[in-house]
Amino acid sequence: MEFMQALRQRWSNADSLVCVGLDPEPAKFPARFGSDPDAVFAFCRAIVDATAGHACAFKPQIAHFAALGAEDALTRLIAHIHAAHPGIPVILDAKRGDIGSTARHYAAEAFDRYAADAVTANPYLGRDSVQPFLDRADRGVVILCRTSNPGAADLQDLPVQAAGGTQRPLYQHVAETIARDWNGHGNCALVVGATWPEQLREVRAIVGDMPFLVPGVGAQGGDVEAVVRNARTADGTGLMVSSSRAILYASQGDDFADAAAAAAQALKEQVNRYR
Ligand SMILES: O=C(O)c1cc(=O)[nH]c(=O)n1[C@@H]1O[C@H](COP(=O)(O)O)[C@@H](O)[C@H]1O
Repeated sequence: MEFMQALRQRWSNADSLVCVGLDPEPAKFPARFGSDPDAVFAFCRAIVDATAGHACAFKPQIAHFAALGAEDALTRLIAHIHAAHPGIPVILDAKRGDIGSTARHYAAEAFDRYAADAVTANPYLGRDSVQPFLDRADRGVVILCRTSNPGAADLQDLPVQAAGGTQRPLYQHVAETIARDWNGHGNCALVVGATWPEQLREVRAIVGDMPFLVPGVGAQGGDVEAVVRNARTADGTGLMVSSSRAILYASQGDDFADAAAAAAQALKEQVNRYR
């Protein structure tokens, strides 16, 4: 099933706008995983199975696997999600983007090697650097627009000249360019951080109903109510509100999976109160 179709079905069927981020950090795993040589996979699988009922998507972060030499665990984890929880799309968070000939390999990595339904991409190198992802009409391309981190303003807020001669911040130009020129297959989404509610409102006004991936609630302190009120679409969807650490490490005891499920459910219910 196409990424956008799967996401919309999931919003509706699971009544959830919550994306569960999978950012394994073995030092934070419960003690019981200490001697398990396959701890990364076993931990993440337990989280996936516990939280699936509350998730509109899963988002494994590639560096958290690659830094551990755990690419095989990532492959098996995504295969497990597809087999055990069909219909829940997987967004590979890799923030890719490079000259076209290299970007083609990044697209093959995300979509063919890892079988991800969508990938995060960096627009900084321009359209040709994202084209190999855009060309895969059945997959999602989730493009950085206004990121959640404190330094987001350093470059993303720099004023640029708009068509009519007016000035506006670069992230707004990125949003409009993607909505107008890059989204021919309707497979684009934007990353806008939960830590910037005003910018969420501004980007929503520019791009209509395009889905947003919104990281930054939970560990980064984003305000869920402000996110949902400012960035939901008219039908009360349009968001993948993503949380990693606050769900994954809700407990470091033997109840970690139950605690993760409770954290995902609580976020789902909090989001649903305002949409
Ligand atoms: O693309 C992302 O997912 C992303 C974009 C962004 O602007 N901010 C951001 O935090 N992320 C990712 O979202 C996750 C946030 O993790 P938590 O702060 O633990 O919920 C990490 O995997 C980040 O790499």
